[in-house]
Amino acid sequence: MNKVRVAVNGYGVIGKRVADAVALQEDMALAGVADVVHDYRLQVAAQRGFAIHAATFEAEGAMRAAGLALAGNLAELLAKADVVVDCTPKKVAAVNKEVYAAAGVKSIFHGGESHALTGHSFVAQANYASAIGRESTRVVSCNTTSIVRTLGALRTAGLLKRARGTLIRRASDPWEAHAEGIINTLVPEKTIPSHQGPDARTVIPDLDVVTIAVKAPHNSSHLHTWWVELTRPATRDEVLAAFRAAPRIAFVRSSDGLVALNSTVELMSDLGRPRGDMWEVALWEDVLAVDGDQAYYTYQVFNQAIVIPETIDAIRALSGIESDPSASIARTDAALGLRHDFIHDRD
Ligand SMILES: NC(=O)c1ccc[n+]([C@@H]2O[C@H](COP(=O)([O-])OP(=O)(O)OC[C@H]3O[C@@H](n4cnc5c(N)ncnc54)[C@H](O)[C@@H]3O)[C@@H](O)[C@H]2O)c1
Repeated sequence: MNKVRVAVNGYGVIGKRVADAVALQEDMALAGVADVVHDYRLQVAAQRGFAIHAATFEAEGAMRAAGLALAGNLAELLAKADVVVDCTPKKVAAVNKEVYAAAGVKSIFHGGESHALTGHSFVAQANYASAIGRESTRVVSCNTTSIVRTLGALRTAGLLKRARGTLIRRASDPWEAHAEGIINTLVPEKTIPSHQGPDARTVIPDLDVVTIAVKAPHNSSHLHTWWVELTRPATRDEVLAAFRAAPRIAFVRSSDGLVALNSTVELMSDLGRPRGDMWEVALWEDVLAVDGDQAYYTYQVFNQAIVIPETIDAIRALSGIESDPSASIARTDAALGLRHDFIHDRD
């Protein structure tokens, strides 16, 4: 079987996880990674045997001077790849699009970029088919991915009329906590709706959704609370069944001691997850309430990892090696080890 050759440009929070996930797929080969720095993250990547490339001419000298054994520059990496996953910071990625196109390499961007950059935004369970064979797509942000997964589940079950959600967002990623973040305050976003609701409509255009977001002084993950009007009166079991039938949503329970964001983070470590990652949306089963045609629920988004399975599926879709969305999702989830339930195994 010909493996899809994948390049990762930008080896940060998302890039390092994409590289690891690609290396786990039997139908993919990691061609290498590129960045502009030579800090501990790149040095560990080199120790692990990843082929490191300088993403810019300016960075190359400093990377070599720091003793990083470079396999080449970005052009040389692209020459060895069929698909590049751009994991550079917001605004940097957009500039790269022409470079990738000129090299004849298909490209995947992330949620820091706008829908307009690619004209296609991706969440596997919602629109895998429309990405097949495209030149580029954008895997939407962590929050938007969770919204599409959960509201998409209710919509597939014919239960979704309209949804209103509040997002309590982490202030920084853990590795940057010394450099940015807020302390002892909450910062409401300046506009309602916040961008995540409208962004979900780049994937499912007819969603009736409004989001309000608040930045909070913690760095472990995001918490969402939702109030959903259903298309008809339903039972709690029907709503739970809709979530259970969808991929990449896992139930957690307060009765198991999973009572806060840090509990679930600890659980991921106890389960031996790489980097303590949670790729699933963790939805509190025993918090979910249904009253006639109104449903209320809370879930956790582990922002550093939730978009990784989607990125792997996006690689399959763009390269065209798998035309069946469910087959790609199943393959990705088996390779990474996703669950529908972390404690009470119903998989
Ligand atoms: N951090 C999250 O939780 C998260 C979640 C979902 C999506 N995203 C999105 O993923 C993308 C990447 O975010 P991140 O959090 O991984 O960023 P990050 O800052 O952790 O990593 C970015 C990496 O890119 C490198 N870089 C900077 N300029 C570069 C260049 N010109 N060429 C190559 N590499 C360069 C940096 O040195 C760094 O290692 C963004 O679009 C972001 O919005 C982030």
